[in-house]
Amino acid sequence: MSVLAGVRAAIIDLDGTMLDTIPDFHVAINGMRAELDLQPISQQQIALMVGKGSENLIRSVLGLDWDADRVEAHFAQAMDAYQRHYLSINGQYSTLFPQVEQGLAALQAQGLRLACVTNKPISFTTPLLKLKGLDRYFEVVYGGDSLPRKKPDPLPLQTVCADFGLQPSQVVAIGDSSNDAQAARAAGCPVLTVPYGYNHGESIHDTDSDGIVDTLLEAASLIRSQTTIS
Ligand SMILES: O=C(O)COP(=O)(O)O
Ligand SMILES: [Mg+2]
Repeated sequence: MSVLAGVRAAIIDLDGTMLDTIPDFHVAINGMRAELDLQPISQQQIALMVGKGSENLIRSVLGLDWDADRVEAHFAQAMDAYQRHYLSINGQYSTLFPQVEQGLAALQAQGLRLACVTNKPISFTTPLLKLKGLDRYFEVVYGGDSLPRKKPDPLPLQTVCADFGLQPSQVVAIGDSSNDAQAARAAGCPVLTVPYGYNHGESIHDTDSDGIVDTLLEAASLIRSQTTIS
């Protein structure tokens, strides 16, 4: 029997799965770097560092130029500047990946309950989902700082399962990175991955998942073809 057979809900990742947010990160990070007298960096460099939340991102970005002690000495100032820049442009440069809305609508029409779990701070996430018209699909949204631990820890996924009153085997996680897959494996949730996002420079084929789907709409079709519950 397919691991998707009993699925009743889906947990969808945000950056790299629903939205191409690298252009937003690019503007915010280079705004922060300019304040610290650092040269701009490229979108390609940033895409390798996104996925493990803001603290990790800022440490990685500063670590391109500075040793660990200097990074820590400037961390608070850099984080403050980064958040200020990000919130001032949040969503203005980011775009939906193909068939995201169609995929969410199809999942919902199939009777699945939907949650968004991202490592992005919740203060960035809530206005971004609203701006892009995606907030209406989600009953539950957790950011990277909503709970004591973020992905790849299983806690956010386990929390959604508890919120929905479902077993982990009934809740599929869909994401673009090994963080999503590791969190899902640790929680006992089935997991599907998309190949177009940001996987720390690694091929998605090297990530342990229950399937790779080209779009969220394809995820919806796959789940529909495998579920035994109507
Ligand atoms: O902001 C990040 O670090 C990545 O966020 P994600 O979990 O939505 O991919
Ligand atoms: Mg992601």
